[in-house]
Amino acid sequence: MLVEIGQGTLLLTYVNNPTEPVETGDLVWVPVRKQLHAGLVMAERPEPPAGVPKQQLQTVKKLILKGAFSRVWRQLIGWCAEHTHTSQLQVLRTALPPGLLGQRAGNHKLPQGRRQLWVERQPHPCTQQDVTERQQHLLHCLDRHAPQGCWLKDLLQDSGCSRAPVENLVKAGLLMMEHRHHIAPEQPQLQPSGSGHTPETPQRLTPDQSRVLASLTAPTGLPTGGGREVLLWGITGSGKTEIYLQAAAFWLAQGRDVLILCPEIGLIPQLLDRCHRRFPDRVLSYSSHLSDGERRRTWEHCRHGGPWLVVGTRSAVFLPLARLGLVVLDEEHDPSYKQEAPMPCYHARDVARHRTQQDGACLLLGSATPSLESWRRCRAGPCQLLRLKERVAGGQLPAIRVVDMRQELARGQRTAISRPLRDRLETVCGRGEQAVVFVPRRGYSPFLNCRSCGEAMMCPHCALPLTVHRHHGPGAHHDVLRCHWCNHRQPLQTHCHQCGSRAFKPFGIGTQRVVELLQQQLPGLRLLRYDHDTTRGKDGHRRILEQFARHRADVLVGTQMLAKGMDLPNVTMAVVLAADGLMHRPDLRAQEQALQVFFQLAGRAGRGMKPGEVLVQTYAPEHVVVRSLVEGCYDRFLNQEMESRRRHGLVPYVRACLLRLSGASARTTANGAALLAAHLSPRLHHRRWTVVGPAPAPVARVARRSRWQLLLHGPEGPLPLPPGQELRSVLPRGVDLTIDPDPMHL
Ligand SMILES: Nc1ncnc2c1ncn2[C@@H]1O[C@H](COP(=O)(O)OP(=O)(O)OP(=O)(O)O)[C@@H](O)[C@H]1O
Ligand SMILES: [Zn+2]
Repeated sequence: MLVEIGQGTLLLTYVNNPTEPVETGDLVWVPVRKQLHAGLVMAERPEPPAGVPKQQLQTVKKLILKGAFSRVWRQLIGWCAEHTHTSQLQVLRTALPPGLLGQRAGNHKLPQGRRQLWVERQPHPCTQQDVTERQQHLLHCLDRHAPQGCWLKDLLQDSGCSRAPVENLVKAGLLMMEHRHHIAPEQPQLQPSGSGHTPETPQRLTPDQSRVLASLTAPTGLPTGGGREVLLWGITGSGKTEIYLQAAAFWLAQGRDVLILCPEIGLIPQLLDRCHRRFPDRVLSYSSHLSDGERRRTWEHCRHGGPWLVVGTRSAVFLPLARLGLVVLDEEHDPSYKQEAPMPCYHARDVARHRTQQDGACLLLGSATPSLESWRRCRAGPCQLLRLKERVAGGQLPAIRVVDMRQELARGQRTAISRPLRDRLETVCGRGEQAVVFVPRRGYSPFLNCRSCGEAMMCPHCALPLTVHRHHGPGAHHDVLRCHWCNHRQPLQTHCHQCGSRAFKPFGIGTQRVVELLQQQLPGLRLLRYDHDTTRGKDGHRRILEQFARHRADVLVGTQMLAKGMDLPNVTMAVVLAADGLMHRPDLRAQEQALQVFFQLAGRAGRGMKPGEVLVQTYAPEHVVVRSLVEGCYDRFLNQEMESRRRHGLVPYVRACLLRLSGASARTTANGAALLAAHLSPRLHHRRWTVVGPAPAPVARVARRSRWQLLLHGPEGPLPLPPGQELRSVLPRGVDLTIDPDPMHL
C-alpha cells in the first residue's frame, strides 16, 4: 500500500478487508498511527513480508474508489521508474495530482458516480480457443477504439453486438468485465475565468496543411497495439496549431482522448482559449497554474467519460486517460520537457512515446526547429517526417539584419541599444506597428561589481553573483539584490565587503535595464515587460499578452518566454538584444538551443499581412549560429551538428548519465563523489562506459549545499547502473544523489 504521510511517501503492508476485499489499483482508507490516510493498493501478496508477524499488521479500513488506477497506467509508472532509475514511489509522487493520497479524510471528495460494467482484454489470456466471427468483430472493435478497455454499453453500441458474445468471450478468458464507477461528464471543466467563448469553426486548410493532416489520419496498417511517431517540422507561422486542432477533432470523433503538451505555462492560456472555442465541453487543462483541487478534478475527469482534449505542461503526460488516441508535443525541442530535479529525471517525450506505443496511439512532435534527437529518429526510420515549408498566408519569413556591435563600439557607441536598433524601432512604432525585444536575463543587471577591487557581490548561500533588481517608488527608485537560485534577498550594500570602497557598478543588462534604456533613448515609446517577475499569479501571462495584443504598448521586452507561440499580426519586428551570451554558454547543446530560440523569436515578426524584420545585435557576426539564422538554414546547421557529434562520439550517438551529489558539507560531498566514482569505475569500464570526474558542479554551491557531479558516457543501450539503493549505500550520511539519465545540460 502506498501511503503519503507528511512530506514523505511510504510503502506499507496491511491485511485485506474481510468484508469488502480490495485489489491492486484501488484507493482505500488505511489506519496510520490512529489516523485514517488514503492509500493506493500497489500489489497483493499471499503472505506478510519476511519477519513481520501477521498479527502486527493492521487491516484496510474502507474502499474509497474501486479501480482508481488501471493496469496499463501502473505499467507506465513501472516503466518510468525503471527508465529513470527511480523508485515507483517517486514516480507516483510526480504523476499523481497533489493531495490525491494523504491524510485528508474530511475534504477528500472524489466524485462517486454510478456503477457500470467495464470491459477490457484479459492481459494474460489462458486459452487459445477459436472465436466466432461475431466475437472476432467485437475484439476488433475493442482493439481499434479502446485498447485499454471501455464501458460495456459503448462497446455494444460501437460493435452493434448484443451482450451474449461479450459474456462468452469473458467465459473463454479473453475478456474481463467488472463493475466500476462511471462519472458522467456533467461539468467538464472550468472555462478560464471571465472568458465567454464564441464557438469557432475549423479553418479551411491550405493544400500543404491538408496533405499533412491526411497523412496523419490515414490508416497506418500497423498491427494493433503498436504506436506511431510523427515529426511535424513546420516553419514558424505555417499553421501547425490548426493541424493539432483538426487532428484532435479526428481522434475525438473516434472516441479517443487527445493530449496536447506545451513546454511552458505561458503558452497554455492562448491554446486553451482556442481549444474551448473549438471543442466546447471536451476540454480540460492540467498545469501548476491550477489549484490542487482543480488538478485533482482534471485527473478524475480523465478517468471517466470523455473523450477529452487535455492541454497541459510536462507532468500532464502521466494523466490516466483511458483511450489515448493522440499526444501532441508542441515545440518538441524545448528543454523544459525534461525534468532535472527532483527525481524522476524524465523527458516528457520519452514517456509520451512509451504511452503511445502502449496504447496504439499517435505521437505528434511539432516544431519549427526540431531537436537533434528527433531529427535523428526520422533519418533512422522509426519516426515519420512531415514538413510545412511555407507560411499560411504565403507570407515571407522576415529578413534578418545583423548589427556588428564591435563596429558600434569603434564608433563610440557604448550603450546596449545600437543606433540602427533605435532608428528601426522609431520607424516601426511610428507606423503604428509593434516590436518584441528579447533579453536573456531578467532583473536590472546580472551582477554588481566593486569598481575599486573588481569583486562581484555574491549570494551568501550560493556560488553565484547576486542580480540587481530595481524597485520604482513615487519619484525615486531603490535597488535590491536577489539570488535567482535560492531566492535570497538583501538590500544594496553601501560599501564593498572586500575593500571598503563605496563605488559599485551594475554590470550587464537585464529586462528592467533595457526598458529603462529604451525609455531614455526613445521617450515616446510605450513599453511592457514580460518575464518571470511580471507574470506572477494565475493570469499573469494572459494579462500582459492581452495588453500587448490590444496595442497598449509598442514594444514588449522579455526573456525567452517571449519567443514562443505568440501570434500577433501587428508585430513586425523582433530583436535579439545580445546574442552572444546564449551562443557561448559552456554546454554541448548551447549552439543548438541558441539557434532554436533565435528562430522562434524571429518567427514572431511579420505573421500577418505586413512583412516582418529581425535585428540581431552581436559581437560575433560570423559565428555559425548567427550565419545559420541569417541564411535561414536550420536544416544545414542540424546536419552539420549531427555529423560533428557523430564524428566526436557525442550524444545522441552515445548515451550519457549525470550523477549529481549535494550535501551541506563541502568536504563530505567531495568525498562522497570520490567514493561513488571508485565504486562504479570497474563495473562501468567493463561495459565500455567511462566516468568523467568527480568534479564540482558548474554551480558548485546552491542554498548552502555543495554540489559535485560524475558524468558517465557509454554506448547506446541500457545504463549499466546498479540500483539507486546500492549507489546511495556507498555515500556518507548527509550526501544526496540525483540520477539524471540523458541529461539536457552537459
Ligand atoms: N488554413 C488556414 N487558413 C487561414 N489562417 C490560418 C490557417 N491555418 C492557420 N492559420 C492562421 O495562421 C497563423 C499562424 O498559425 P499557427 O499559429 O498555427 O502557426 P504555427 O506553425 O503554430 O507557428 P509557430 O510555430 O510560430 O507557433 C494563425 O493566426 C492561424 O490562425
Ligand atoms: Zn543564492
